[in-house]
Amino acid sequence: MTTTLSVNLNAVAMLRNRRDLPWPSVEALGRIALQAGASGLTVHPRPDQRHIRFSDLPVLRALIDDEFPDAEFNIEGYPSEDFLALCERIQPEQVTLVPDDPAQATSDHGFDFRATGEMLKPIVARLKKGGMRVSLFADGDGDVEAVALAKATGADRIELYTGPYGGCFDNPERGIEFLELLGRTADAALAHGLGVNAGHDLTVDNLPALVKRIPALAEVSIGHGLTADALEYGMAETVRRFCRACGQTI
Ligand SMILES: CC(=O)[C@@H](O)[C@H](O)COP(=O)(O)O
Ligand SMILES: NCC(=O)COP(=O)(O)O
Repeated sequence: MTTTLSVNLNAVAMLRNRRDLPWPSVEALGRIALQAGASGLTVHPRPDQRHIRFSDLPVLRALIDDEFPDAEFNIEGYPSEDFLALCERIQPEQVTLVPDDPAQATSDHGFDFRATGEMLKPIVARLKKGGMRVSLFADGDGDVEAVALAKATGADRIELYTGPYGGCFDNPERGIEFLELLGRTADAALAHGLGVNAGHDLTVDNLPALVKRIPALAEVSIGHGLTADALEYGMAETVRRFCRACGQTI
């Protein structure tokens, strides 16, 4: 199975928002990423619009529809009524629900499915009825009972929160421990028929071991580390490097 790369444009938007000017352009950088081999674009609009703005979404939807009809749009966020209505308007191929508080600096945990599984069921059903694939942000902590509860929501996939693994860039032994927990979580999800995505703090250096441990990994969404590399190598070369780190021959 090929692990696909969805480029998260949040960090590009954050740079743009430093000034009241339209650059760097999320549309232009998204286009370069898709031309270079990315399979999709991800955005995580937060209620305060501190990076991706709601007005960016129709622009990126049109970019994919008009120029890259095989690519996928993935919108991430907390399932508030506003967020659900936004997804219904924009019609991304995939919605990734995350349990983020609006005040949170960035995503730092998956859903507690014991507490929120019942709340998620009608939300997942609503999005799927609207034609969108639904993925749920999940801790990769090896909790196989939690994975069963994620499956019971009706979701199509989980997205493993890889932050703790990504944070081990200077402690490879600890990284191997987190990798095994991610792997066990993925094994349980796959056994339940859930697809598995992953994201947060992934890099060209930590991706190959993740893909090796989880060969059925469907998609990674990457923003922070990818944007950092794009400043150094350019967006097109960076996307090619990340695709190769996913195991793609590109
Ligand atoms: C769910 C997830 O891990 C990503 O959305 C990540 O949190 C990027 O969001 P920020 O760019 O706001 O940090
Ligand atoms: N879903 C994770 C994502 O989109 C990007 O996270 P990061 O690479 O910005 O940490």
